[in-house]
Amino acid sequence: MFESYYQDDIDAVNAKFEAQKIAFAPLSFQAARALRDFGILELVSKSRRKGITVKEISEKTGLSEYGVGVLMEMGLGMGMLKLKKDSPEDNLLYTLSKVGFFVMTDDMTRVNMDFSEDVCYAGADDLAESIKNGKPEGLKHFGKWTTVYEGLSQCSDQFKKSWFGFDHFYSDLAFPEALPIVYSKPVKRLFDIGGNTAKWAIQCCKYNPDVQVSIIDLPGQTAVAEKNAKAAGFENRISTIPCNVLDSTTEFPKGADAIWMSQFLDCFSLHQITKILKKIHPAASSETDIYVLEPIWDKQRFEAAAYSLQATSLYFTCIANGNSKMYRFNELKNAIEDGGFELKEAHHNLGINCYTLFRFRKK
Ligand SMILES: C[S@@+](CC[C@H](N)C(=O)[O-])C[C@H]1O[C@@H](n2cnc3c(N)ncnc32)[C@H](O)[C@@H]1O
Repeated sequence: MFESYYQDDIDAVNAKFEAQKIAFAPLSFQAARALRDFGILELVSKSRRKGITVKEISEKTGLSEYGVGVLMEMGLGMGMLKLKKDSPEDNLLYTLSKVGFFVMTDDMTRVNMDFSEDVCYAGADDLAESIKNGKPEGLKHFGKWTTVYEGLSQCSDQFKKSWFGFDHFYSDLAFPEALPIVYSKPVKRLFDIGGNTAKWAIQCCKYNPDVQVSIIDLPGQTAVAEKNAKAAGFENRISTIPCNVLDSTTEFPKGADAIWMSQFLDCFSLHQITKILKKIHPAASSETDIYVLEPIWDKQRFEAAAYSLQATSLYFTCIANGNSKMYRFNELKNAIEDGGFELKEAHHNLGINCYTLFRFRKK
């Protein structure tokens, strides 16, 4: 855990400032997005140390001086922009700050911002209701589904672009480091539960010439996975099993050397996780390795990453399903062990987003 989680050593003046950042978060978020998407940050960046005025940006973007002015003043307050030293009081010269630089160029920030806007923003207003009702009340803005996963393949292109951009950005970066761990032992048959678009399955086939992968996911996703597997030339090695893992009738087939669940268990409550693992139990032998790849917030190296995960939990609350989240190491481990498994090893810090790869076997 980060030391700052135990210490409250901020002074009152700064604490009050932090409180205002929270109070105005929806507006500052939209201002930051507008500064990015109107290309204002880029223009400020290009002006380098010389700096640039509101008027010049207004001329270059075709936006009103008023509009550019309010955005840039907020950018200054948010620390995304700075003023050039000795810039004339009547004609302020703005430069790009380090924060502005990250908002403009950093992949994680871009992916998180697009996800916040296109997937979470409308439904965030329904967060409190979602908590009261234990349902993702914000999902109604997109369709009449119980969980986002049921409707994912039918959502708008903008929604899907940001959802998949977010999903893939996080787990994909850990895959290359997970592959040598999973294939350090012979794996002829792997089940990828929650295999989504077949990204991992395709990487497995490329990495290991012998493995056969079965993707277990909801029908909307397995249809996409089949298409992608075919396009990658692996239709003979990647098969799909469309099903809802929560249905009482769903049984997992036997015969896997490894069962893989990447960013899958965070779609369920701890109680459901234990139930899923109890279902997997009869399908696994004493030699079957159960791999779980998850971003764990108390195993992050940087507070910014832990913060992103804590915020992502709220997406699960108001959009995804109303009952899951990004887990702490022990709570997830215990829920899986309660399903009849035992943790054998855990690798931390996989990929730049510090994923944890757990390996379990039957008790
Ligand atoms: C966050 S995505 C993870 C995708 C991929 N494994 C990765 O690492 O990027 C979660 C996946 O779990 C699937 N899923 C969620 N609830 C499910 C359910 N009840 N039954 C089957 N699959 C489900 C979703 O359709 C989705 O493909």
